[in-house]
Amino acid sequence: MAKIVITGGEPLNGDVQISGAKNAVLPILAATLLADGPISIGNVPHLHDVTTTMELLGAMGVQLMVDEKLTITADPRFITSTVAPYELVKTMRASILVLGPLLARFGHAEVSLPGGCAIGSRPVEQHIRGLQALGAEVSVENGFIKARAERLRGGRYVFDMITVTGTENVLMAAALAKGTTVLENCAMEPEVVDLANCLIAMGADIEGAGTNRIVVHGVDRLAGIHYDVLPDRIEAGTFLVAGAMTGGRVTARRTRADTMDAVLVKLEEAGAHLTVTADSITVDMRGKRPRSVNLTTAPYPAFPTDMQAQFAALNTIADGVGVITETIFENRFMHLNELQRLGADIRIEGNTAIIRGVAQMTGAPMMATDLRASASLVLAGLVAKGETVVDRIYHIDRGYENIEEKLGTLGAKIRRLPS
Ligand SMILES: CC(=O)N[C@H]1[C@@H](OP(=O)(O)OP(=O)(O)OC[C@H]2O[C@@H](n3ccc(=O)[nH]c3=O)[C@H](O)[C@@H]2O)O[C@H](CO)[C@@H](O)[C@@H]1O
Ligand SMILES: C=C(OP(=O)(O)O)C(=O)O
Repeated sequence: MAKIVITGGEPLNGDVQISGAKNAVLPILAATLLADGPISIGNVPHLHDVTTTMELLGAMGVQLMVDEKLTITADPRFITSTVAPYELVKTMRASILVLGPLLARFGHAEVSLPGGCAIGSRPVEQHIRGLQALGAEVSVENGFIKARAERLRGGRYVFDMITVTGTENVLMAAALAKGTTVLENCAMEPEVVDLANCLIAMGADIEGAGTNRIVVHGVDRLAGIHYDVLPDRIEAGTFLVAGAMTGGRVTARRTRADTMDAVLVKLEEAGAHLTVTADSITVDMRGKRPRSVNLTTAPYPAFPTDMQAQFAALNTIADGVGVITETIFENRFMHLNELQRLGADIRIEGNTAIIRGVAQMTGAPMMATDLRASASLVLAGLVAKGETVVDRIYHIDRGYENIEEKLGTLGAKIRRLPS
C-alpha cells in the first residue's frame, strides 16, 4: 500500500492553489442524471471519489467525457440502468446521492445501502423518509434501497437532524417533482448552496438554499449547462492549518473565505495573522508557535467536523491546553491514538479530547484510518522531529488532490512511496 514519508521541521511558506470541493462536485455529478442534455462541470478536483462517481455513472450508461482541464461532460440521456451496485457504493458513501435523481428522472432506483464507515454508523433513513414525503414507495431489500414513483409530487419534510447529503438527495428529487416541496431543518453547508445553484442554472426553481428552509417548485425538465464547482473549504483549511502549525506563511489561492468563517476564527485564536482577499487567504505566524484552541463541531455555519482532526493535530504542538468536542460523528477520534504515537499528550473523555500541547513530537510510523484522520497525521508529520511514515494513504486520495506535491511546493520534505 502506498505511504507518505515526511521529514518534519520545515516551516511552510508560499502559495497553494485550492481545488474544487469534493463535497460539491459529488452531488453535482449525481445531479447530471436529472438533465435532458449534457452537463459540463468545471473546477473538478482530481480525486479518487470523483473517479468512483464517474465509474458509477458510467456503469449506468451515462456518457462521460473528460478534457485536459478535467472538465467533465456527462450526458445521461441514454442510461441503461438505474442500479448503484454494492461494489461501488461500499467504497464511497456519497454514492447514495444518485438515489434522488434516478428516482425523480426515471421513476425507479436501486441503490445499495452505504453502511457505516470508520467515523461512524452513518444511517440514511432521512434520505428515505424525505423521498417518501414526495410520494415515493421505498423498501429496503437484500441490502438495497428500492425506490419507485411514477412521478414524484411536491411534499413537506422536516429533517429529524441536519444532514448534508440527505438535504441534497431530497432537494434533487424535488427539483423534478410535480408541485411545491417545502424542506425544513435543512443543511446550510456551502456545498448544498453550490448544488442548488447548479440546479437553478439547469432550470430548477429553488428558494432558500443556504437557510434551514428550502422551497422547491418542481419543473418538468432540467437542461444541460456548464457549471464551475465551488473551491474546497476543507482543503483550504487543511493547508492553512499546515502553515499555522509550522510557524510559516501560507497563501491559499482560489478560495472563498466567506465559506470558512468558523475555521478562520480558530486560526486567529491560534495566533495566525490573516489577510483575506476576494479569492485568497493568507496565514502568517511570523515564526511563532501556535496557541491551543477549543472547538466544538456542529453543522454549518459552526465549526466543521471535517476540520476537527486537523485542529487536533495543531493542538498537539500548540502552547496550552485545547479542548475539542466532536458532536457530528460518534467515532471520529481515530487519529488521536495515532498522534499519541508521536508523543502527543491527549486525554479522551467520551466525545471530548483534551490535548496538552508538547514542545516537540518525534516522527514514527502511523496508520491512516479515514480521510481527515490521514490529513491530520500528515500535518503532525510536518512538525515532528525526524521521519514520519503514514500508511494506508489511499484514504487521503479520496479528498485531497496531489497533497504531497502541494505541500512540497510550500517547502515540506514529503514524498510518496508507491505500493
Ligand atoms: C459527501 C459529503 O458531503 N460528505 C459530508 C457530509 O456527509 P453526510 O451527508 O453523510 O453526513 P450527514 O450530514 O448526513 O450526517 C450528520 C449526522 O446525521 C446522521 N444521520 C444522517 C442522515 C440520516 O439519514 N440519519 C442520520 O442519523 C449521521 O450519522 C451524522 O451523525 O456531511 C458531513 C457532516 O458535515 C461531512 O463530514 C461529510 O464530509
Ligand atoms: C467524511 C468525509 O467524507 P465522506 O462523507 O465522503 O465520507 C469528509 O470529507 O471528511
